[in-house]
Amino acid sequence: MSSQERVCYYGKGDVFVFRTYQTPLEGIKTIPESNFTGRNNVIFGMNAKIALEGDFLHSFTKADNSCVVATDSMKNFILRQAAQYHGPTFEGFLKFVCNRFLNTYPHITSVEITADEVPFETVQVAGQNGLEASPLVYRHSRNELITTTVKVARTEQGNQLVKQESGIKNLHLIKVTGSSFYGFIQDEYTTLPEAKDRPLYIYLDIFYRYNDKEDAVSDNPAVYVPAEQVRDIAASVFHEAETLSIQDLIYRVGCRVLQRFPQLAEVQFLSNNRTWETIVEIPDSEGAVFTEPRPPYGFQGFVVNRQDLVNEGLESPTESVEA
Ligand SMILES: O=c1[nH]c(=O)c2[nH]c(=O)[nH]c2[nH]1
Repeated sequence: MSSQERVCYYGKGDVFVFRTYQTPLEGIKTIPESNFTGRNNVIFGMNAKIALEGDFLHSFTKADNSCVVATDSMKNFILRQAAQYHGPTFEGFLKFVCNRFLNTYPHITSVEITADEVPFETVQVAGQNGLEASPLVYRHSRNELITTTVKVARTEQGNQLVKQESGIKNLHLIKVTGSSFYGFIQDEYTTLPEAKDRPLYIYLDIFYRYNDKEDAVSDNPAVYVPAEQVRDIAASVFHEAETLSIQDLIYRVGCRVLQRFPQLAEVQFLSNNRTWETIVEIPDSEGAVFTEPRPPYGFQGFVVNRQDLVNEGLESPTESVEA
């Protein structure tokens, strides 16, 4: 087996990149579920993880470091490229860095980078006409974050984008009333009571893939899908729907995301059930007292694709093929 066929990679994680005054993301299409119109990119912050594949076999088997790009150098390389990239998206930046690696080091065969946004929110400060968003001070957000992965491989036809996905991680949503879970198997193992109304708290990671990977990295706002709009669709659908389970909810969210974005091929969900435990039901009141659930926690994984829209009568088969 040649070194090309053998799994052989190494890289660096927790590469923090903070680029200020990056080109803003503008010209995004608006959707009814979201007031997101763009990113000012005053802080373009991410935690990146890079992995290189290539002819590194002898670095493992013969202690030969002559082909080794030190992982410390990888970190420096990524940081320096952040000054050279002038587009508005994480996706575009990662593709830019991957290409620069392949063009700099001929023995590297592919570069994969995943970047998790380090999110900062605007803060309101006293201005001339009341409160206004400070253009200078930002608050580190502990909420959900954008994530994206790009892999570029060297091929006979040149560098090719071979993997791309974007998404939103750690989205935590609670719906205090209007969710149920009943009708599940009742047997000698069942102790969970059926719930006609439960305070459904979910942790969600949502990933999406384009029909044409190039649309994700092209920095063209007309075809770019902002993770913030996907996040807002999830919240809107949760609000609107009387859901029968988390499975039901994520399927509905996936269908809506694909309806809004014909340029997407599929939406993947990883969900976690954190439904609050009821402690006190308060008589003659809508309110109750809850606490965090105890482990273990249930989870779901599902991919919704365009065929689901056809099956639901939300898209014609021909539209689906064209998309
Ligand atoms: O939405 C849910 N789906 C399940 O599959 C499940 N299982 C469970 O115990 N609670 C829930 N909730």
